[in-house]
Amino acid sequence: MTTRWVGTSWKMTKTLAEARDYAAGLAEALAERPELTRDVQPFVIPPHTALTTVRDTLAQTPGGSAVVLGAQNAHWEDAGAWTGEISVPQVADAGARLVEIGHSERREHFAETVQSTGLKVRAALRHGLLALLCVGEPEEVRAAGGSTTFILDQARGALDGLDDAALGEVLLAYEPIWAIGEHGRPASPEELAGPFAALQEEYGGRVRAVLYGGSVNTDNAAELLAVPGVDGLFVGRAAWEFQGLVRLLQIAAA
Ligand SMILES: O=C(CO)COP(=O)(O)O
Repeated sequence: MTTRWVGTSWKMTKTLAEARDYAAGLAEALAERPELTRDVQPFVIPPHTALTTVRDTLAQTPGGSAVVLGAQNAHWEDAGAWTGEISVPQVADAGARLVEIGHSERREHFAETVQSTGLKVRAALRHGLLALLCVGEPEEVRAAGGSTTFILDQARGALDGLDDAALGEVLLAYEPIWAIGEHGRPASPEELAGPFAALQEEYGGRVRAVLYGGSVNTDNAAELLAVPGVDGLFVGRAAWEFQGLVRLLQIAAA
């Protein structure tokens, strides 16, 4: 069985105390149940403020070394006059081994483009971090039958020009915008078939994994993981308590 990746971005949630409790609880659960991570790679992507807290808690708690720690964003330059931004060397210094790039919330509200996502992927790889590139189409594009073209344009725009060694350090997440968050509805297995076939045709065996994200929960995780080409799950709300992530790891490990 190839390794499934199952993880969560906390988005803009959690105090340091909450981050510490989550990381400790998760690590303890994984120490007690090593079978959960035999074929599954858990990852947690806290806000930047909590990176070092999560790093230290995972390092100090048995089981914590099984978790890949990520950052939700990083700038493409290594340092300089970019007020409010944080660079890849900085998030790496704080413990991140992965950088999430191009989530639809960042594309919509913070003007991420294929250009900036491409620069950020290269910055992550330049510093030896994994790049988790998110792609996904809005509802009107899906309704018009354009999902596959739209997401391939996003992926190619950021990844074209990378050789196979570089692509091996990239994970892709297909997160249709209409499926994400409180007002989203999870994609059905039928709706995922085309996009995952297209992403796997172009990037299968070259990128580390291709994940699905958007309203994943313990009720739908198994059927989503069963869609051909889905190598893992990228989860928001359903994994914002560590027990939720543990339950999803259990489903992926089954
Ligand atoms: O955006 C997501 C993960 O990046 C998914 O969020 P939800 O699981 O809360 O829909």
